[in-house]
Amino acid sequence: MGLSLRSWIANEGGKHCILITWLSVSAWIFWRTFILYCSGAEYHYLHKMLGLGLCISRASATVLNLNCSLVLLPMCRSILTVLRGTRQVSSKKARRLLDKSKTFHVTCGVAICVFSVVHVGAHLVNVVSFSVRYSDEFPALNVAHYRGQSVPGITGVLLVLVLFLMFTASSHSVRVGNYEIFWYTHNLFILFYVVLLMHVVGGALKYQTNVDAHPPGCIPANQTRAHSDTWPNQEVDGELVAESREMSLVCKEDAHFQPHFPQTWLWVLGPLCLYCGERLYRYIRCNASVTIVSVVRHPCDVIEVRMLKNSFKARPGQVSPTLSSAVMNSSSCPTENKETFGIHVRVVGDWTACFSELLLPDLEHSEILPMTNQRRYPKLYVDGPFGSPSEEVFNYEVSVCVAGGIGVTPFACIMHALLDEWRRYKLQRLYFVWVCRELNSFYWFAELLCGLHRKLWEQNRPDYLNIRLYLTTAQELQNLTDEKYRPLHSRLLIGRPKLKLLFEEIGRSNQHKKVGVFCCAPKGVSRELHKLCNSFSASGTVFEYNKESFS
Ligand SMILES: NC(=O)C1=CN([C@@H]2O[C@H](COP(=O)(O)OP(=O)(O)OC[C@H]3O[C@@H](n4cnc5c(N)ncnc54)[C@H](OP(=O)(O)O)[C@@H]3O)[C@@H](O)[C@H]2O)C=CC1
Ligand code: HEM
Repeated sequence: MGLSLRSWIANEGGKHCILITWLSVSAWIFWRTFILYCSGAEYHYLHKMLGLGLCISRASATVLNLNCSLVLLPMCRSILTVLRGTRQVSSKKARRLLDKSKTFHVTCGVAICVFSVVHVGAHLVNVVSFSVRYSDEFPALNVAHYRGQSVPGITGVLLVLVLFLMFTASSHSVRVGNYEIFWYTHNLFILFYVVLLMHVVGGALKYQTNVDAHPPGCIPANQTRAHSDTWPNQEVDGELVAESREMSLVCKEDAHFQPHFPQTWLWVLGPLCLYCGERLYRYIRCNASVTIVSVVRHPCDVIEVRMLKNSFKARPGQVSPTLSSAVMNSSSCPTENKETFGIHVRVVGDWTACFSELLLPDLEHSEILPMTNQRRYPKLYVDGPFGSPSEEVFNYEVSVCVAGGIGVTPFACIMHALLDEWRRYKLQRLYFVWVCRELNSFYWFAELLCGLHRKLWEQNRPDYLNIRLYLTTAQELQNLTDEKYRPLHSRLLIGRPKLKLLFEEIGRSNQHKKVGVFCCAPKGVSRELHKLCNSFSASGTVFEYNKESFS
């Protein structure tokens, strides 16, 4: 299948428009600042002293200002969640763009790191220039106290250190392997901003305040014309000296220099206050611990925790970063009929192992106790809920949900909502593909799937839900033993799904329609799905790709 322009625009258009705008703005402010410092009259003497190092350090600093303010905005999750749910963001396109907020954050973060390297490199050259080109003529311009002195910037060194820690701990392998390290190191961002705001009040680089009374390169009043032939910077500034002589430019006063008002404050303060306000709101909102109603151990090291929290409301599909740092997807949301909500946690690392140990210390299987007779569970705090791509499943006539292993949880939440009431949504047909390594994994939600299947058959909509379960490690056909799971028997297939064939089939039965594709699965699956969504479809169907990301 080749690339289809229509599909590509539907999937990548908005994202690339934002990227191009961001790149253009960054390039423009870099270039504008570069030119200003290279040829601006007020920087003439400073430029003579520092050369290209001045232009590059200042231009990169402006790009850093822009990105240090932008990087926080996509992380104002509560504000984005509110925006997502309001009429202001009424188009699906805009909501899908909001789902790319994490990608935009990472792009700005990487830009901060790259431009920091450029900035630091240029300033290292400046430190040497300040030292070896110590100006006896304009002492106010110097940072060094004497020729040969190198002055290191403490705040600059600290910033580099914090950024290095944040950058290394943000790598994909750390995020996947040890989320806690990423999370706690990432919270150094507040130290980063404090030091950044201190960094810019240093005022090492000064501009000339009196270019009218002292045009750059003018001849000092106390020097004769003959004397001015030996102008110390004649070679560097030959043109200017010749010109000033021609125009008989004589300095009316000595050059005065002054540090800039730190512009970083203007760039950063708004987003920083907004983000801190949002964190404070989130802190207050999640401050009341939840009541754990039940903890159930499922096959394949999965535990289900059902909870209750006053006035906790979530739209199906939303995510809740739960308990200190772990981000999880609710597997069921509170509804009108049921106030509790649940999460399914797969025990894969030290954090989840510890979590499971605290909740189910010595019990083999499950524990569901009456509220009045509850065990003493550890206190659990839930942050969120926050917007997520899965919310859009209901807003297409046809949606395809592809889950891998525990990635099924956001879709389980969707199924719960459909089980509650499926008629209220635009959705008319849901393809549900679930790929697992072990047969037992299907038991996590087998009851839910059968319940929804039964309800739809009873209400005369057997075509509404199309379930396909794939078991990848088995060689021969196996099945869920329990008779109550009979509807799933014929829907269980062996091996990995043939996604291309599936797309062709869906395309044939939904010609010229827009189909929403939702993925919460390992990278290999999501990559293949993304490619298929951008591919040409003979049936004229456009597949819009949406991805749930947890790292
Ligand atoms: N919702 C949530 O709360 C959370 C969701 N997740 C998400 O869930 C995903 C799945 O996690 P996990 O349970 O560990 O998944 P698994 O590693 O157990 O993989 C699930 C299935 O996907 C199959 N698979 C892997 N690659 C491909 C491929 N290229 N094509 C077809 N099938 C493939 C595997 O088949 P095979 O046996 O052949 O490899 C396996 O059967 C994670 O990647 C993450 O994105 C993670 C944490 C929390
Ligand atoms: C080096 C590149 C960076 C990468 C790869 C990166 C990655 C991430 C990711 C993946 C998240 C989301 C965490 C989650 O949802 O679980 C995040 C959150 C965040 N990052 Fe970054 N980041 C980077 C740089 C930065 C920088 C430079 C700053 C600020 C100085 C910053 C500040 C934040 C903040 C404030 C959050 C939000 C935490 C929250 O409220 O949940 N990041 N980052």
